[in-house]
Amino acid sequence: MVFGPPQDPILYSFPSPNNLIDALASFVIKVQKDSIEKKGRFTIALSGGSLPKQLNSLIGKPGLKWDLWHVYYADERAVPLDHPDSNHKLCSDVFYSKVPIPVQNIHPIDPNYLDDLDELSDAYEQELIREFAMKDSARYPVFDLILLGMGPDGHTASLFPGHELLSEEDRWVAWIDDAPKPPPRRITLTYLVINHAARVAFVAAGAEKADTLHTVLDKPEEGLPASRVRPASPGQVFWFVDDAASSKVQYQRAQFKL
Ligand SMILES: O=C(O)[C@H](O)[C@@H](O)[C@H](O)[C@H](O)COP(=O)(O)O
Repeated sequence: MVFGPPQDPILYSFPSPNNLIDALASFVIKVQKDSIEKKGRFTIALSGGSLPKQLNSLIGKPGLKWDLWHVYYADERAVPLDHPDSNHKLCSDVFYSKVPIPVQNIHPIDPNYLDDLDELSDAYEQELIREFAMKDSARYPVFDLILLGMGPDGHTASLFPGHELLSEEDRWVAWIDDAPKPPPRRITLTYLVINHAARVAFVAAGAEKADTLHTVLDKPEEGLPASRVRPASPGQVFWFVDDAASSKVQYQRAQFKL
């Protein structure tokens, strides 16, 4: 694939969190359909925080080919898979337990390496190599869709403001042991992966996100981690937000259509 300069983000703002969640579901279904038509499978990376619950509206919708989903994590906390802080546990509880994604298509971290973050992130990178380098013969993993949240400091995945991981240029998966959001030990996809995705969709709702969203979209030159998500063309970043979160944003809103 030939990559070009990034395109501007597309911002969708909805009157209520429920409208947002419904639109997100339609978007995911459409992306899934297009990906399966093109390549016979759908690769998606999920985040933690409030995001997994937003996928609830997919449950029971027609047109979903769950057996062709291949699910990874944009970031994960270095804790056992059944620990309350685990993103995998959260996704299992609120999402996988309700939809028939084959268990072998869900890719959690390897809990054998929890004591050694270097090995933990290397092992996860190997998972990506198996999915992408071996099946697509690609130089970078090209996720069909990466779903991200945004923290109040502008972090996304486990890429935090001012952290050296923001300039990681070699690894697809990196680790951090001093994350300001607990728990401190985590692994994360790096920009090398995020910025080669076919589509990245941020989901952010609530007035407490308003100041940060304004900075991320209207002042990208400040370089907050969420602003640095700029997938190389033909990749595209989308923002799915509610009007409370976008209340201070001047950036142009787009009409949501599929
Ligand atoms: O596992 C994590 O901690 C995340 O992946 C993190 O990047 C999260 O997405 C944001 O902090 C937003 O969290 P909320 O959606 O809960 O605001």
